[in-house]
Amino acid sequence: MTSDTVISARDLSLTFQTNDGPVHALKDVNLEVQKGDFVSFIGPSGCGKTTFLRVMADLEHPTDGQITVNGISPEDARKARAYGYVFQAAGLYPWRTIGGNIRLPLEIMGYAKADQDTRVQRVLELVDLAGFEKKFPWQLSGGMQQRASIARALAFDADLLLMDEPFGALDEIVRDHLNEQLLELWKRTSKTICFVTHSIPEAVYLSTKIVVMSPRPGRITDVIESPLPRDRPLDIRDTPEFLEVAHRVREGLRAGHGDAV
Ligand SMILES: Nc1ncnc2c1ncn2[C@@H]1O[C@H](COP(=O)(O)OP(=O)(O)OP(=O)(O)O)[C@@H](O)[C@H]1O
Repeated sequence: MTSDTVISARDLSLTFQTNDGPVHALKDVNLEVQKGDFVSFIGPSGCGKTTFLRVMADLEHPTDGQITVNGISPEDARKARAYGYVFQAAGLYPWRTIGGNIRLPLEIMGYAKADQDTRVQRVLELVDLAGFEKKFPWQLSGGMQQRASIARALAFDADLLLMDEPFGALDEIVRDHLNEQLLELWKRTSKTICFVTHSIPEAVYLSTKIVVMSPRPGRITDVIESPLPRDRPLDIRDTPEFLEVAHRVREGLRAGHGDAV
């Protein structure tokens, strides 16, 4: 572990006790995420991707092993507002404007009104939604709503962004566009991003590191350091280098499961 280590998981396990017996959502997971990494977690349903992200966010607690976030416990990291969390659904309050939704965590955290205004404007620009502050969520497309939820997660300047399949419900063209924008945002802000996805092309396009997982018990079967450059136009997806990484991810998924994702 170095001073640039953002996530460090050592022999991390989490077992849920259910009426049907124990569910081994995570088993002996070891992983290091460095500052500025874009890490995707990919694997079939039930392999523990969401659980792992929730452990980082202190929303679930490991039953064994250790994990640190910025060198401290997830609980301390949560209290220090170390991360922003983006959920599968945008989860915007329909009775609040876009600006009001982004402002909400800032209000809760007690930021001064003028500071709130500046931050809302800045993150709206970052996600290309300048001018939409006074609209209500239902007046925006699904992709715009998801961008607003990213803006909300960015509003308090956390260096770590935890994203749980944020674009899963969107059509492919919108998704391509958001992937490009997210990559731009990541390059501009040097955030560390942990990103859950079911899509091999999405994982390969976005990531510096791809974590392949398999279920029952949930574990890591491969960690792929991407050889692709950080500058990635969408058509990089047609290059042999891209296809080779995609192939390795697919092989990893097959080895761990046998079924398609
Ligand atoms: N609160 C809970 N109580 C009991 N079991 C749970 C709980 N949360 C998750 N699980 C189980 O833990 C396992 C891992 O779930 P998790 O949601 O992390 O998987 P996932 O890889 O994110 O799946 P998906 O891709 O479908 O979102 C699953 O078998 C799931 O049923």
